[in-house]
Amino acid sequence: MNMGMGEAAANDTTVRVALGERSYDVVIGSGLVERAGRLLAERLPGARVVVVTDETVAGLHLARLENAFAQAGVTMAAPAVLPAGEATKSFDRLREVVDHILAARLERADAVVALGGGVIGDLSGFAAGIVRRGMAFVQVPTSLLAQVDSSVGGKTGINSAHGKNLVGVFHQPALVIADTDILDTLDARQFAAGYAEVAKYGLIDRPDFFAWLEENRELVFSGHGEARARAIAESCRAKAEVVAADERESGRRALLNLGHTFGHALEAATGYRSERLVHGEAVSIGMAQAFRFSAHLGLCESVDAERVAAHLSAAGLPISPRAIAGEPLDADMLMAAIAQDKKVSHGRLTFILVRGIGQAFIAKDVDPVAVRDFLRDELSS
Ligand SMILES: NC(=O)c1ccc[n+]([C@@H]2O[C@H](COP(=O)([O-])OP(=O)(O)OC[C@H]3O[C@@H](n4cnc5c(N)ncnc54)[C@H](O)[C@@H]3O)[C@@H](O)[C@H]2O)c1
Ligand SMILES: O=C(O)C(=O)C[C@@H](O)[C@H](O)[C@H](O)COP(=O)(O)O
Ligand SMILES: [Zn+2]
Repeated sequence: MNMGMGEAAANDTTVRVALGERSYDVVIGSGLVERAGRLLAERLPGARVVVVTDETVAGLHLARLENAFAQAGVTMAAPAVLPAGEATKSFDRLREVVDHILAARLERADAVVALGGGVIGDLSGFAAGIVRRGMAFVQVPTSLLAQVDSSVGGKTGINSAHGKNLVGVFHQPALVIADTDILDTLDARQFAAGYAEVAKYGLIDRPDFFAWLEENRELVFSGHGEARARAIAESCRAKAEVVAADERESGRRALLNLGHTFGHALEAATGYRSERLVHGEAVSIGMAQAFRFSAHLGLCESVDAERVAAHLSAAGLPISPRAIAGEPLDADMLMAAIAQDKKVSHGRLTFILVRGIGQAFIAKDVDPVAVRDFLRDELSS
């Protein structure tokens, strides 16, 4: 049968994020960039688009996406191409993207299209959320991390010297197009970083998924067979379920922050310098720390913390803050960033802690002295 370019192919997986009138599909599959124009035009008929991307991704994939849009009759403004890396999630780059969209005279129903990893998705989603008080937004995630996590759920934003993701809005995309072939050009370090967020879903509340990852990690990394696509789809389903239940993180969504209180502090303390530490690596260290801290508090067995660390290490991920290259980190500096965490309430710290693998829970009013002492030990031993 001759399949129309906009129709879902038989082996695509579509995950629905159920949010009433703001519901949308995450389409996962092979060859989707070539079908992106039709997929977009079906959801947003008549919309003009501006693609926001980074220099690395532009060199590899922008022409193919533009071609797909042209073939589907989607009108494009000139793309905004930004430097790659975490430092791009800044006020200066936000202003640049906002001005670019306005100069192109895109209207509210026109679409900002993020072609890139989580940095481009978070930044351009924020711009889409504030220009004309909210424009349409489409994610074409190109990193593993963006396909399994950042493109889904509508958290957008930028970093501040005070802490990670401290400025932003919730702004859901209208569509997510995750072409699994695009991961073939991702380097090993970035693939491993994305894998940390995949493992996170198992560690939060899917112990069977974590056990499956322990068995299938090498296949997920090699891309042979179905394992990689299955891991991406399972991750998107896990995230979509949580987002649908608690879009704005009034409760359960905070579980998706497992490893992030420590991890975000590490990113802030290293100045958001991707050459030292990228988000997925920070999350890996943070999750290993959340398990060690939980074991230290007597909440979980040390053997679980060791199992998690062994799995993340085998995936090529760091599991200790001492693994971060460059000048040594300081516990007080990390505590200053932790005090700015968005989960802080009435000045009290909230952490995602664990009773075991797949048994994460929200711990409120965690003793800051215990955290600081734990961090001092972690940085010195
Ligand atoms: N909004 C959310 O829910 C959410 C969730 C998780 C992470 N995040 C954010 O996402 C960011 C991290 O995302 P990331 O890991 O994708 O980082 P990133 O966007 O910096 O991408 C990683 C690197 O890979 C390159 N790259 C991306 N796709 C490529 C491809 N197909 N081929 C070759 N190179 C490619 C990029 O140019 C970049 O250098 C962080 O800022 C983090 O805070 C947000
Ligand atoms: O979507 C969420 O909710 C998450 O917590 C996913 C995280 O992986 C992601 O890094 C997110 O940006 C962190 O959110 P924040 O609110 O702690 O900035
Ligand atoms: Zn994350």
